[in-house]
Amino acid sequence: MKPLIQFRDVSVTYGDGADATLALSPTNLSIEQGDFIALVGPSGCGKSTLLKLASELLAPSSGALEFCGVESVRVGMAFQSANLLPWLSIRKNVMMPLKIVPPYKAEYRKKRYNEYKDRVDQLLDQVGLLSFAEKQPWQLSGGMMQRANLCRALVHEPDLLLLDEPFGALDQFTREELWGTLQDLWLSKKPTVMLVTHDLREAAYLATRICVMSPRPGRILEDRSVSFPRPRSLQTTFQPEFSSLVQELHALISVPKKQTQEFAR
Ligand SMILES: Nc1ncnc2c1ncn2[C@@H]1O[C@H](COP(=O)(O)OP(=O)(O)OP(=O)(O)O)[C@@H](O)[C@H]1O
Repeated sequence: MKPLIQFRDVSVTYGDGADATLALSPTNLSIEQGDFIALVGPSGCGKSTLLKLASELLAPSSGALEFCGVESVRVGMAFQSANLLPWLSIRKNVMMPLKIVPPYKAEYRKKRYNEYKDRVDQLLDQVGLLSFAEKQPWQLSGGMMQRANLCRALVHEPDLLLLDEPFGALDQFTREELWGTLQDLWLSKKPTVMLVTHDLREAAYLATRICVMSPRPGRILEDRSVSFPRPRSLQTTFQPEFSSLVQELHALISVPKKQTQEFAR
């Protein structure tokens, strides 16, 4: 696998002068195509900042990001709030990126009733929402809206899927159900994923690699491969190896600030 993105000594400082906040210490990270990277760490350590850098919505204050092997990286995003457009049906919400993202948008008028509709319906079917395609967002539960949100993030076949706490507002049962949905989508489409989460079980269930960050100014303390066989299931989470991994991650994140700074040097 070749790297899709390389962060080379990338740092981020927000604001300037007396208001300057060093959010991210110089960071090196190489993300391979098809990786599923979970970013975990204490609140305010710079996880979302790393996502913003990868989306190119934010430029580094120093260092550089290299996007390798593709001319331009197509990005899909999903956040904690599904933000579906309330006046559009679920099908039309999911179709939205095909209307605005090149090269799809050039053929939107021609293909929206056939090829694009079929593509959307196939995704909706995969996440169990096909019979809700004509419903409005307010007619769906929170978990169903997040399923639609994942479909919308993937419909234009992004190279890179950026997920910032997508299940953070859901109850535990729905969240665990959606881990399975997201894993199925990832296994079938194999986008490169960067997931920010506070839930260490979620990270261990979904990721191929877990990057543990130090408190602000964030840096990557540990870059851990996760090799539990796929497809993972809730049974996987009951295995002793899974619990040990979660405990180790927890211990790394809970280390007192002074000690993590020593550790990161
Ligand atoms: N636009 C901004 N202006 C000033 N400071 C910012 C800005 N965005 C983020 N920060 C600061 O940078 C640091 C890192 O923020 P970031 O949102 O990346 O952290 P995070 O790890 O995603 O946090 P959380 O887990 O709480 O969502 C925080 O201390 C935050 O206050």
